[in-house]
Amino acid sequence: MSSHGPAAPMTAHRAGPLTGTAHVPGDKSISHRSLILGAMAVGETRVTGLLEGQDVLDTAKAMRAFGAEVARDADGIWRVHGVGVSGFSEPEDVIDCGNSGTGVRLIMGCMATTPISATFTGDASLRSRPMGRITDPIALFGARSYGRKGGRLPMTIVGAATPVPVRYATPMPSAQVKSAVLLAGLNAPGQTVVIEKEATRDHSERMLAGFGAVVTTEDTDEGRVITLTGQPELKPQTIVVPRDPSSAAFPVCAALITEGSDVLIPNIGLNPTRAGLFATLREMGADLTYENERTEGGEPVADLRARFSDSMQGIEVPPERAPSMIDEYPILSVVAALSTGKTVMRGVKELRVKESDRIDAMARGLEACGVTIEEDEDTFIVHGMGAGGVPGDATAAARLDHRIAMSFLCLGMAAQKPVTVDDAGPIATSFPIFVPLMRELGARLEDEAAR
Ligand SMILES: O=C(O)C1=C[C@@H](OP(=O)(O)O)[C@@H](O)[C@H](O)C1
Ligand SMILES: C=C(OP(=O)(O)O)C(=O)O
Repeated sequence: MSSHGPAAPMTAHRAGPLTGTAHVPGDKSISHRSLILGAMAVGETRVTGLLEGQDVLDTAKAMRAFGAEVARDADGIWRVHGVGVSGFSEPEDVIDCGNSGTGVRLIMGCMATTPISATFTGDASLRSRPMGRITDPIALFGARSYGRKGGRLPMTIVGAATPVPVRYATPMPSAQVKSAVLLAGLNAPGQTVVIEKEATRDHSERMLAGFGAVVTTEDTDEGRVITLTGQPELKPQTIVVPRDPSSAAFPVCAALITEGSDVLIPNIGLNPTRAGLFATLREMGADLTYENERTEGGEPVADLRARFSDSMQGIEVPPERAPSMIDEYPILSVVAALSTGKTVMRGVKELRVKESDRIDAMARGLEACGVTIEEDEDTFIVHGMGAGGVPGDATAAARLDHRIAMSFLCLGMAAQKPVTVDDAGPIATSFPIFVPLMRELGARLEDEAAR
């Protein structure tokens, strides 16, 4: 899907307490990987709890285009009949990854070492995002790429007919780049090695091991060194996808900033490479507890309980924590605006190449709502106005970015006057039930088009 139809403006009004239980959908990162590795295994993988958001549905469609069978049962279980690590067939048409950076980058990786070509595109947001970070490492395997200026989509990848294994140090902290290299390494003979200076989310490594690949991780002076032995036969798996901490972040933060709230968010994946926001919120003084901590399917899981916290303090977020909360800075900046003192976020320039330039999108929207901010290329500082202290009364541009849209709707729940987002449509990419779920908790979200 290259566009999602007409803009759907939505307004959030100051809400009464948010209360109850919020069952958020499955993890987006794990959902993409379940479909992709399922397609590269031999036999049938079953996936329960898959995120049925547009990003993941676009990956399902892409896997079908490469020859895997992907189907959803009436009971919501997804079945993927895989074709093996070298079994992809050439797609007959352009692969449209919609809004999804993860989808397009991982899929480019997994087809880069097979002797086929594929052309990729996406929506206006995805077509503006850099793909050189993938085409550089896959060129080392022998793949060629032909894209628009600046390494943008649409882009054709010609896979390597006789791939060689690669040793690659990622130039930026990116699980997408790491994963693309590992997926390409699956069909190269010998050992492919990825070195990352800062640890990023490790779902690919965990899941590759689960599918039977030989993959090792070692922490060294160079950083984290991940070694994969190529050309395994991946064994199909039964996967239960944990619920997404990046989606849980929205009801958690909405409850923390909205007076009187008390919300339970069960079964949230708390892989340490993902849980940086929750650690940060607790350091700010949030009343956020982990209940019923356990391990499920190799991933740590807990129920989160978030209660209104009227004395949160701004902090300096440790820059080395950024990879473990990279998608959570927009909603953190909303919490920061309703805390006292400054929240300083450094080492965050990757935010500039997400679905939108997230520093600019949050900065302009927060300013319109009466909040003072400071920014440079790699830094974002929010001056808190205290609980209940943000005027609101503004419209923020969502810029085809689900996390920007959800962040400003959460701000509207706690601001003095309503906050409108010009388009809530992009929310469907990662959290299609966000609006009904938040309304069920007590949020006042008004669909402007319906008025
Ligand atoms: O690997 C993944 O599933 C993801 C990695 C992150 O991107 P980068 O690798 O670009 O940091 C993150 O922002 C994205 O939402 C999901
Ligand atoms: C950055 C994100 O996703 P992607 O890169 O997959 O588009 C996100 O979900 O916040």
